[in-house]
Amino acid sequence: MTNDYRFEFRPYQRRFLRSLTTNHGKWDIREGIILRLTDETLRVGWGEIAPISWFGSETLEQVLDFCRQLPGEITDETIFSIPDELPACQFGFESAWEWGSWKWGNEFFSMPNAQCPMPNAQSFSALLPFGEAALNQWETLWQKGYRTFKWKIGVDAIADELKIFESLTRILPASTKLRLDANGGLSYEEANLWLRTCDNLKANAELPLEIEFIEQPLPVEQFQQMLELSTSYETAIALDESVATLKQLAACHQQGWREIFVIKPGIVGSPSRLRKFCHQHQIDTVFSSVLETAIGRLAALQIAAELSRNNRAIGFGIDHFFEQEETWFQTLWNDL
Ligand SMILES: O=C(O)CCC(=O)c1ccccc1C(=O)O
Ligand SMILES: [Mg+2]
Repeated sequence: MTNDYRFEFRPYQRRFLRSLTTNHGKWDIREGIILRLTDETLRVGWGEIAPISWFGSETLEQVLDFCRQLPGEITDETIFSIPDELPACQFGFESAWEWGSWKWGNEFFSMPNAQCPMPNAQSFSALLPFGEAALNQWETLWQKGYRTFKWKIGVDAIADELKIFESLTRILPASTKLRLDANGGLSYEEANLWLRTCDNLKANAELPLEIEFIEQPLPVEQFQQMLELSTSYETAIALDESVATLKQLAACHQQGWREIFVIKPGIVGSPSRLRKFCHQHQIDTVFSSVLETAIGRLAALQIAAELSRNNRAIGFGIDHFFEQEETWFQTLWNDL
C-alpha cells in the first residue's frame, strides 16, 4: 500500500449463536467496529477492533472516541503511533494495513481449491458449553474433527464442577486434550484443589485423555501465587488475562513465567511488535480468539499461523459464530 489512506469505519453489534458464560457472567452480544483503509491506488484493507474491557483491553467507548477524532485521511505514521492504551485499535489498524499480504496454506488451513481455505479442525480447540451441557455437547464437536476442548470452570460451586469434570474425564475418548479455563475466578485453595485433582488424574495411567493445562486460575493481581503454583504441580498453567496486552506479556515473562502464554491477537496490541517479541523469546504460546467476526479472525489466524511453534491447538473453534454471516457484512457496508 502507498502511504496515504482514506479511513472509514462502522460500529457493529452481533448476537452470538450461543452465549459465552464465564465467571464474569453471560455474554450475548459482540460489539466492535469494522474499518476500511483505501490507498491512492484504490487498494483496500479491512480491519476489526473488537475490545473486551473486562479482560483488560480498552473499552468500546475509547475505540469510538479514537476513531471519531481521526481525520478521513490517515498515514502510516497514524497507524504506527497508536498509544499502548488502545491495544485493540493497534491490532485493527495494523492488520488492515497488512491486509492482502497474507498467504493461506499452513497447518491450520488446507487449500482444496484456491478460493476457499478449509480449517483443519484438529489444529483448533473448541469451546464446550459451561456446566453439565458439556457432557452431551462434546460428541457433536468430536464428530466435526475437534480433539482439543476447553471447558469453563469457576462459574458454579467447585464441588458441582468437580463432579461434572470427573464425568467428562471418563467419557471423553483417548487422545482428547482438555483445557480448563477459570478466567481468574478461583481462590488460592480452589486452584490448589483443581491442580491436585488434575495431577492425580495424570498419575492414573488408565486415564486416556490429557489435561493440557488450567488457564488463568487466579486473578491478575495474584501473579506470584500463580508462579508458585506453576512450580508446585505437574499440571501446566496458562496465563491469559495476566498477559492480555503486550506490555503485560513482557512483564510476566520478565518476572520469570516459563509455562504457557495465551495470546489473543485481537487485543494484545501491535502485530509487528508481537512478532518481534515472539521471535526474540521462544515462549510457549496458545493463540486464542476474542470472539471477533470474520475480519478480525482472518488477521488473528494469520498471526497464529506465523507464530505458533509448539503444536498446541488454537482457540478459534467455530462454536460461537454469528448469525447471518454473509448478509451482515453487506448491510454494514452498504456501498459494496
Ligand atoms: O481460547 C479459546 O479457546 C476460546 C476463546 C475464549 O475462551 C475466550 C473468548 C473471549 C474472551 C475470553 C476468552 C477466554 O479465553 O477466557
Ligand atoms: Mg481464558
